[in-house]
Amino acid sequence: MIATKEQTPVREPVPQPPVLLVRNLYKTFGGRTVLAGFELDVAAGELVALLGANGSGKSTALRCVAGLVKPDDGQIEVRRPDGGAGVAMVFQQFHLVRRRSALANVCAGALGRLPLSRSWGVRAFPARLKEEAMACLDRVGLADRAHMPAGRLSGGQQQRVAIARALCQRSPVLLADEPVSALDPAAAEQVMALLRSLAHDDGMAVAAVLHQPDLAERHADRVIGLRGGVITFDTPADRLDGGQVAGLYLPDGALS
Ligand SMILES: Nc1ncnc2c1ncn2[C@@H]1O[C@H](COP(=O)(O)OP(=O)(O)OP(=O)(O)O)[C@@H](O)[C@H]1O
Repeated sequence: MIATKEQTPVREPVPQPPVLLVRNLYKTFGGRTVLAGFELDVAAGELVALLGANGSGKSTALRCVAGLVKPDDGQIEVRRPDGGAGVAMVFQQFHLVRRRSALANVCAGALGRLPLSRSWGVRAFPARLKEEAMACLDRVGLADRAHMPAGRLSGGQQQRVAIARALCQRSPVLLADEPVSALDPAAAEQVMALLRSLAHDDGMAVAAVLHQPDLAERHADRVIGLRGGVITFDTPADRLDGGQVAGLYLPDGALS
């Protein structure tokens, strides 16, 4: 039987199981608690933004997830379909090798998969890897800049090369630590739209630390607020409460 319009049930999107699961993360530096019970789930196809004042623990949280900082306690799990490990990360300052071509920088994303002895001049990379790196550059709209030294590209382009390098790691999880803080508003929009598209169109699980609540509200699916290492809210972006956001940035003592 062909269903009429009236009979067709309205379907809510089926919730996806998380690809990244972070539970009860604790971290102290020199006796100072920086993370206290931090939790983060990110599903395939989801962009989660992390907001919080300077020093609230946002970078430490992402760096723990990326394996760059060892947490004192907690669980971090990446559920990859292929059973592999590792997450990809991009940073405010891009961390590209400026005199190397965009293509060589992107190929470097695969270094973890290559024999350690391999030098990373672009000619030393296997042809198949260079093809993959070109596809990653194409995905971020920069295939035509492949052979330019990374340092000659604009800030927005450099961040997109860094994202292409992250894609070349083949991780289902992309972490971005203040990816647009060094960019002008137009470039910031472009990078945020790219991160959202990598989640929505390519099915990646993306988590981004941001200092601009408006960008979080417009681009993210979910927004998490962090204050003094503690999560104060975790809400769908379309239900973000201005008062809650403002509370993240009030000085200590102003809340009591
Ligand atoms: N390696 C470290 N050693 C000692 N203290 C650290 C270290 N890394 C971070 N901290 C401290 O932990 C606190 C949280 O830092 P973190 O960088 O995670 O905050 P953040 O929310 O990302 O801030 P910002 O917005 O300024 O980047 C800060 O007080 C910082 O000085």
